[in-house]
Amino acid sequence: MIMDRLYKAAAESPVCVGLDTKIDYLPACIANMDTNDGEKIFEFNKKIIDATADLAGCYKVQVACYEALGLEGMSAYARTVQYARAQGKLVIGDCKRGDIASTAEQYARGHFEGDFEVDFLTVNAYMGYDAVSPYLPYVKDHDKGLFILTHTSNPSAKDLQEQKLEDGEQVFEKMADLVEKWGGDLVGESGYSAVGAVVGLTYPEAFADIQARCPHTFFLVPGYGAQGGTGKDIADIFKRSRCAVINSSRGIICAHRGKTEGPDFVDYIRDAAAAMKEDILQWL
Ligand SMILES: O=c1ccn([C@@H]2O[C@H](COP(=O)(O)O)[C@@H](O)[C@H]2O)c(=O)[nH]1
Repeated sequence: MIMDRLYKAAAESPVCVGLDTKIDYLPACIANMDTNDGEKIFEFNKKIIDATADLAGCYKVQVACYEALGLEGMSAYARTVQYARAQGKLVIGDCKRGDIASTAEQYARGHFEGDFEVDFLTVNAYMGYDAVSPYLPYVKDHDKGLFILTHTSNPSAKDLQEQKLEDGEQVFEKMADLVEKWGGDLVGESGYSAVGAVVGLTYPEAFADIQARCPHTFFLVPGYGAQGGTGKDIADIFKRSRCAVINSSRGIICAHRGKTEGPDFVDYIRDAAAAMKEDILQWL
């Protein structure tokens, strides 16, 4: 089962390397290559994957960065997810899709089959169950997994997600309960279900609350590094259970900026991934 695989990978390294690659991030040795932007982005990502494969529990590829470059960008997205998976790594497509069922069916097909096939997809389920149900046949029959936005890491997350409902519960708490319920019959040997939750590291109290409500839910946790989350914040989560992969994108893939424009850029990126792993594991 896919979440069992991620659980095992996360036990080796909870670091999820975020490939949010933008043209500005490319060192001159790649930016000056005589080819199109999509090729350059893929070249950068490939070198990062090669340099970090033994340090990363998984990769998260942020589709927005590729969509922004049109067809060349989406070709780089496809090649990146295919390359990482061919190296035996688990890949999360961070697409945050959310729509009515007939449309969600097409998103599911687009991201769990064909050129853009990933192992996990992030889904925005604030439209309710029918925005999630079209993915479940892939989860049940094709060993795919989901990460559902539950409490996001951004400052404005509280505008809606922390609003109190009539019964006194907060909106994100309802979502957490739904995620745990939707994964109820999809729990693997690890004790975690194939329906995971995205919860930001930047809201420690909400995290503790969600963790208590969701004993079978595995977490994708953004917010480390560039957004201010620290190893100590992760330690608090892991003291309760080793139930998460922790994403860092800019904190890793921009580590070379201002230091080198040459092929040694990967050394800085590898060092940043290694430092993050050490920062997390030192508390265990
Ligand atoms: O609540 C959320 C959900 C997703 N993200 C995504 O994670 C990365 C974070 O990048 P950093 O550079 O490490 O800040 C990015 O792809 C976001 O879209 C999130 O930050 N918060």
